[in-house]
Amino acid sequence: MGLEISDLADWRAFASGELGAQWVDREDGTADLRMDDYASRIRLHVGDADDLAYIGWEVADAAALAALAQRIEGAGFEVERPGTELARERRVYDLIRFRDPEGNAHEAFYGALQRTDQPFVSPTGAHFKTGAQGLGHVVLSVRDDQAMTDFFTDTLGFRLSDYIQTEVVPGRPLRITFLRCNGRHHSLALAPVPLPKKIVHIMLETRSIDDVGRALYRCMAAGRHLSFTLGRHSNDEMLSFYPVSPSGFDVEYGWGGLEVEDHSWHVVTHDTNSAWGHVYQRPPRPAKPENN
Ligand SMILES: Cc1ccc(O)c(O)c1CC[C@@H]1C(=O)CC[C@]2(C)C(=O)CC[C@@H]12
Ligand SMILES: [Fe+2]
Repeated sequence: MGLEISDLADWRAFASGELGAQWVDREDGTADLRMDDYASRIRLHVGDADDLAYIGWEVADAAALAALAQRIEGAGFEVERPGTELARERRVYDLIRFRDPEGNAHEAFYGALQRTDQPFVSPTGAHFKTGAQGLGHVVLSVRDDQAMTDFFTDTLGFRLSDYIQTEVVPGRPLRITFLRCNGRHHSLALAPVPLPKKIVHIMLETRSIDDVGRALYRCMAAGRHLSFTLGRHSNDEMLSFYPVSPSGFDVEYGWGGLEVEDHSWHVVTHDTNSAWGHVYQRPPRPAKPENN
């Protein structure tokens, strides 16, 4: 995944110092966040957007990548094949680029570089649940959730896990769509909310509940605002909290998410976000400018 962020130093303190990802400065001025053996899980590009730059979806091999490209083109969407130079920069063997119906940039790749000779070491001792479930999940703010759902299911092959139908703002019913592409309950969720950013949050999952507890107290000690307090989700049973990143969007930091098996899963609709907790915290008012 690529993020365009305005302040590398703030992100280093947050993502590495509080959340426990491993920070790697790169010669081109970008930085990589490592969460496992992969050389790069999240690439931070410096820029003004403070938003999602692209989402990278991993496929099995060259044949799977070619078949995916064909499906996307067959559905009438353009596919870019940027070739070896960008592939090397992304630290993968090959990739394609395309846009979803609302213009969000996606990449699909295979052959990610692993650094088994330089093992992942978290500065806080955290361990992340990645592997066959990928790096976590991302929630996009969408305008037309049916068109977006159709694209991700019919064209890309995602499966619907469930819906959550709630009124976060009283009188404004909201239906969030949760989609999976592996055993993780959702790698992508679509929220029809009129937020200024494409990204609502990204979620990182740890292997130990203590990793979540430690990160929560590191964030609190750093004075980090929490958009939602600690809680447990109704659908994927994730125990998590939501600190606001230096870019203004949230990061969900959780443990204990459900693993879904295709043959036994059926779609349900939940009418609540959480079994408990996840209390919304209004953002603090910006400090009054000093009189001078
Ligand atoms: C409800 C839920 C289930 C599983 C998740 O991984 C997850 O992040 C959420 C929370 C989604 C989140 C919310 O509940 C409050 C209202 C939010 C912020 C939105 O407006 C879009 C995403 C919503
Ligand atoms: Fe989430």
